[in-house]
Amino acid sequence: MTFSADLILKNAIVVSMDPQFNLYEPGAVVIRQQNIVAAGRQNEILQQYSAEQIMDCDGKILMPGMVNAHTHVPMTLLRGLADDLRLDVWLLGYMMPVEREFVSPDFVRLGTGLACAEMIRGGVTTFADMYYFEEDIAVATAQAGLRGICGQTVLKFPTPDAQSYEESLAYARDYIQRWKNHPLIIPAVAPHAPYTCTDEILRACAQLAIEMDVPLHIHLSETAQEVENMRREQGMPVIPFVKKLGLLDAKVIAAHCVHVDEGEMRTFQHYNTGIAHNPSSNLKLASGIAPVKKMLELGLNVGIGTDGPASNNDLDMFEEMRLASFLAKGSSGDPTALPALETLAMATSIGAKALHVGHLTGSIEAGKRADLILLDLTPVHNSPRFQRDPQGIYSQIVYAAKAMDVTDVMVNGQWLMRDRRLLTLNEEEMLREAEDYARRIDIFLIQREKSLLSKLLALGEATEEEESFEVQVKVPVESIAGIQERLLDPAFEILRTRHYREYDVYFNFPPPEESRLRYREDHFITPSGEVSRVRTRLTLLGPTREYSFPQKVLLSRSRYLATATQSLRFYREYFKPVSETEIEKERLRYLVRYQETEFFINLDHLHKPDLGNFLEIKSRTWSRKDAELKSRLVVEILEKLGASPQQTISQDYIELVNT
Ligand SMILES: CSC[C@H]1O[C@@H](n2cnc3c(O)ncnc32)[C@H](O)[C@@H]1O
Ligand SMILES: [Zn+2]
Repeated sequence: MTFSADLILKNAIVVSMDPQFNLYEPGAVVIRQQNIVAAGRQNEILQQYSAEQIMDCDGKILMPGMVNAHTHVPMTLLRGLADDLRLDVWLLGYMMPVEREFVSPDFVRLGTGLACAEMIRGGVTTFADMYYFEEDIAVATAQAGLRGICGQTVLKFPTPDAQSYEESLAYARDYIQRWKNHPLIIPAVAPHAPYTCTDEILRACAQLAIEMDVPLHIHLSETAQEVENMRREQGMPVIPFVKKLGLLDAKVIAAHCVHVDEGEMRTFQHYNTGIAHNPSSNLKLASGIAPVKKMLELGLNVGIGTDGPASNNDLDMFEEMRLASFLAKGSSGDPTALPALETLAMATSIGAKALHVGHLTGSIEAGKRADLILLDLTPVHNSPRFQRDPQGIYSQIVYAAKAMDVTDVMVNGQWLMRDRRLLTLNEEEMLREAEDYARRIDIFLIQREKSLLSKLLALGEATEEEESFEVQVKVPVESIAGIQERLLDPAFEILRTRHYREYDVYFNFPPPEESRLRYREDHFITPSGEVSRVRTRLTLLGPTREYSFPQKVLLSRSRYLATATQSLRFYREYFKPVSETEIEKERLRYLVRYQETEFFINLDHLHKPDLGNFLEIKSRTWSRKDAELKSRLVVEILEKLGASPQQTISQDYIELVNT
């Protein structure tokens, strides 16, 4: 007696990736509706099963579709936009500003369609995504027919799809409820990373994921800087921190995990955390090399991901497998590390477990969904084929085969590609629309790069337009102590005194850019000489001189001011100045009242470069009349403090240094 089925695929080299790593040659696979019913030797299968359709696979490899364990599919539309940058500059300087401007439901649907086309062509049948408007990504993925773990992003700042984290969490909840039982889509929640979320967000996302029993997808320990910052701010590395918040109680998919130690790996083991290793992205962004060999030795489920196509720059899992294996060998000095079979398991069965969908996909086994691909071994780069070692087939797939060898793809029992022809997507139309986006994004970035101000504003930091006018004068002086004594004159009422050590780095730009950027670190010094607080600020200094009164009393203007939330290195890489000038000084700053008018009196000692002592008098002004009055008072103050108005200089410190 034979059992009936819908389809039998025969005359294939069946690479099952089941727990026994069964290989059948010639082999056959039986499919009924969306499921695999059986896999085995062809003669046995044909004796036991009959089907409406029997398809000859012409001796191709029949294997499970690959699992892309971490990506951001709509970023196909940002591929090649900004490369050769460090992660923070790439992300905060380019990706996020462009995303704020362009990402919409239309953008993500198109980007997802393109990504699905690329992934189907490359033999991917399941992917784990994290982006904005994830419900639209789910729609486009389901239309393309791929299996997706689609994670709605949550961040602590406004995103293209939500004004606040509460809004994106509410969106995530509704979206998860609507898609919970879909045959292809597993909805998920995706707090972007600990450094872009608050503790409250991470806790709330974990609770949501646990309550709805869906995966939680997150970037963890991607760069050394992330771990270093976490140690400094929380006194522990990233993994203990997220564990403390209860995050690991959810079904976590942890992307990257480059900088984790053995203790942290054991924590992952305890919580059955899935890991997504992204070799290309980690190398390209110079994030480091994840300790994959050790993780696998500990039995962790480590899948392979491409990361987004803007940080890779493709969705090619063949490339990713080969690189993962070579990287593990090269970095451990052990050529036996991560052999082909284990690497292929990472890209299929282990990858599926890492995404918490191991019961559905990742291998050719009865009861699993029919997510399968056919690989053509005839192209020249795959030949010859040795038969001596049956295991050689894994080397063939991991080290020699390419995405272009994939000829046919089936997901959930439905063909998505036959003989390299896509059945669910119209590539030409999508490519035309993608070009249109590229032109608009080009224009946006060209416009932004035109001025320092627009580049500063694009960072989206709390930037204040502080167009402040000041009357100011500067004069070299012999002794600071002498001036301090004269400040005791009852004509001056001292309202406040401060002591700072100021470390300035000026970014210089070539003409026609007239502006300068100053990165200032203010160290507040207590009377006992200790640093009590450090403040960092970024100031865009416009053309400074508006007018010069007698005695070189200047009316000057400074423009935009932002709290410098990133490092000096970040701003250097983002703004790319042609040169830099460093100035360090000790500053005693007095706020005084003289003739019913307030002035700042700075007593500066410049020690880098060694320019000596200066007296600087400044006062904010708002009208020409007020400025004239103050310019006269400034000259009086100079005289009272024993400085010579004839010796005033009109240059700023930066000009003194640069001339
Ligand atoms: C959370 S949705 C996507 C969000 O993350 C950005 N992104 C893409 N790749 C990475 C990565 O490797 N590390 C950190 N963030 C990444 C992407 O631009 C989106 O804004
Ligand atoms: Zn990512």
